[in-house]
Amino acid sequence: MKIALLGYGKMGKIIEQIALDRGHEIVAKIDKDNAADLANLNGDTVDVAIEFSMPAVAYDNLTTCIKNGIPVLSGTTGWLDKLPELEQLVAEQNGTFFYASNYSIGVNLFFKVNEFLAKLMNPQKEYEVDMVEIHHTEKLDAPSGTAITLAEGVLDNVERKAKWVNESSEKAEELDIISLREAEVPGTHSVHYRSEVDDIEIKHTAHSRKGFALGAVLVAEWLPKQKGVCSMDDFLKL
Ligand SMILES: NC(=O)C1=CN([C@@H]2O[C@H](COP(=O)(O)OP(=O)(O)OC[C@H]3O[C@@H](n4cnc5c(N)ncnc54)[C@H](OP(=O)(O)O)[C@@H]3O)[C@@H](O)[C@H]2O)C=CC1
Ligand SMILES: O=C(O)C1=N[C@H](C(=O)O)C[C@H](O)C1
Repeated sequence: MKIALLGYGKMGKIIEQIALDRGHEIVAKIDKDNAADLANLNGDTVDVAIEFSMPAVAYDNLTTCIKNGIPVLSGTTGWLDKLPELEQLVAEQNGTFFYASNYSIGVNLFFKVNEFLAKLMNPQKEYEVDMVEIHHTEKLDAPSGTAITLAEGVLDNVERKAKWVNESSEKAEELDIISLREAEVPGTHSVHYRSEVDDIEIKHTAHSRKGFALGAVLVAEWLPKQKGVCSMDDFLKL
């Protein structure tokens, strides 16, 4: 497959290696210095684009792909306030777009465990719930996209929680997400339920970025035959 990489940083470089190992061709590497070259790519020259860039530029990169007829998947976090506009464009252009806050297979199974546990804990009102996410110090956004997806899984199922906040809150209806930044940590997420008598904790620890990158390449292999807005639930049939 002919793959364009949009963003050639930590993720872009690992994705390149995995894609080459799986027999794909990298036909473009778009980064800050050659960002204008993206406008010259189209669906004839690129089978699929993989976008891991930065919150400030992701939306423009994605709209260019959709307008130029390139199926595109994005892992960039911190730009999702613009997702409804992008979804509208995808519908208007009959395009193909995939988004996941986390491409690791393990995290997507963890999302389901989180929802199941939240359902069980809904009637158990003696338990307080909070979350912690830990990432490397270069991360630009907080809380992480993965933490937001986990928080949505709690909020959809635990009625005593109304919204998440990225701090430690005294308000019973607020779900705390604590963001910690430590050198070299690829991504650790935990959800805690605490009562006077015991604690329950679920935790996912990424040992490297390989799981995110492999998931993105597997989705890229699947995506060109799809239409519309797709997610990991569609890909994994969860
Ligand atoms: N969904 C998932 O599974 C995962 C998501 N992520 C997310 O992916 C994103 C990228 O992560 P990571 O690779 O670690 O970050 P990096 O900062 O290492 O890489 C981002 C790259 O984007 C480049 N860039 C800047 N402007 C543009 C532009 N206009 N077009 C294309 N590229 C540009 C940057 O260049 P320069 O440095 O020169 O500015 C940099 O090389 C983040 O939002 C992160 O949260 C990360 C891991 C997994
Ligand atoms: O910035 C990162 O590194 C990561 N970002 C994603 C997120 O915000 O959830 C996924 C992963 O945790 C690594």
